[in-house]
Amino acid sequence: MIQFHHVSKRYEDKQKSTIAVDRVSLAIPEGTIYGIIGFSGAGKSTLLRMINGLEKPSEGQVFVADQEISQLADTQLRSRRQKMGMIFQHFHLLWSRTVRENIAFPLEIADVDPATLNKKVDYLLERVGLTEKADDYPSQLSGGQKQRVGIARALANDPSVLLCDEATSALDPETTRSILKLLQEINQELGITLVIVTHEMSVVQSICRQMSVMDHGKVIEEGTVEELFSNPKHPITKRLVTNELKSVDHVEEVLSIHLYDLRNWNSIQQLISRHPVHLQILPGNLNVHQPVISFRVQGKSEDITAVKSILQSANEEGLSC
Ligand SMILES: Nc1ncnc2c1ncn2[C@@H]1O[C@H](COP(=O)(O)OP(=O)(O)OP(=O)(O)O)[C@@H](O)[C@H]1O
Repeated sequence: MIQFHHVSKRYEDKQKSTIAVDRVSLAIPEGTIYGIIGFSGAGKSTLLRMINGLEKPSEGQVFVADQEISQLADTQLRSRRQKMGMIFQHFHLLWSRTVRENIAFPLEIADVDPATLNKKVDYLLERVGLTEKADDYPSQLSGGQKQRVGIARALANDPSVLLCDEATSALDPETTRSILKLLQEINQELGITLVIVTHEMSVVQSICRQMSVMDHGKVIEEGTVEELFSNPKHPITKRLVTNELKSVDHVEEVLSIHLYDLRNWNSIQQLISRHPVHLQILPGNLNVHQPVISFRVQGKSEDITAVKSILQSANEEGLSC
């Protein structure tokens, strides 16, 4: 379990003081895949970096498995950090070392004997699908392959937690899917807790179980991914969900419905709201003699089909013409 108790982080310099994280209390269960989302500058990375002590809170406490990270002395923190892997948007690989040497690096730091080290690196190369690339340099790899090296390196010391800071933001959608699949397998096979910071709702939607939304340093909404996607309450969450519905995975259609009795619109809308679609009523179509509502629906094609059938049965049941 990772816990934040009333955690704040303030950056001070001579000119100004910035509150990056503002009184956050949060519990991330062990073994889960947890998403932290929000717009740029919301405080996501700062919150993540407090889990492995790369940042210290100005106030409050951060616990990982009942150990107060924010109170550890430097040497204790270094050894604790070995059990918390981290991957980054721009990979942070060592460019003068081969793939094999990059993966071996944390094991060298941990003073692992050469035989165990080689065995471990071979296993990790195979696990992330890079055995063939072992002697290549990072500059010879694609973005997805570089992130696979990052993941293998992060797993070298058998971490219990893997922190992912915008790990797929520099990748195309296809490569993103393959990296997310790998992360999901790692979570299932090794039971590692994954904390994923991203501004891409599609990432959270595809692999996270629980999530929180941050804005101006605060956690403004939290819950299961299903809850927050189907019934976002905070305006920022709604905006994030709406933007996501415009993403490549979703389609858009303009539908119309004729309503003799406009009061029925509320019951139809209630039925539609059970589906995660974004619905925008288009102006200018309401006519007193033949009322027509036209609206733009964005969502997955199966949800749009469901909306169409709701409209169709509304017609058949005489709710509309
Ligand atoms: N080392 C620092 N010194 C001063 N201010 C900082 C520092 N790191 C972050 N900040 C500020 O803290 C706030 C939160 O930054 P943070 O990087 O945590 O946000 P974020 O949600 O991860 O944003 P992004 O998605 O753009 O990375 C921002 O206003 C940022 O400018």
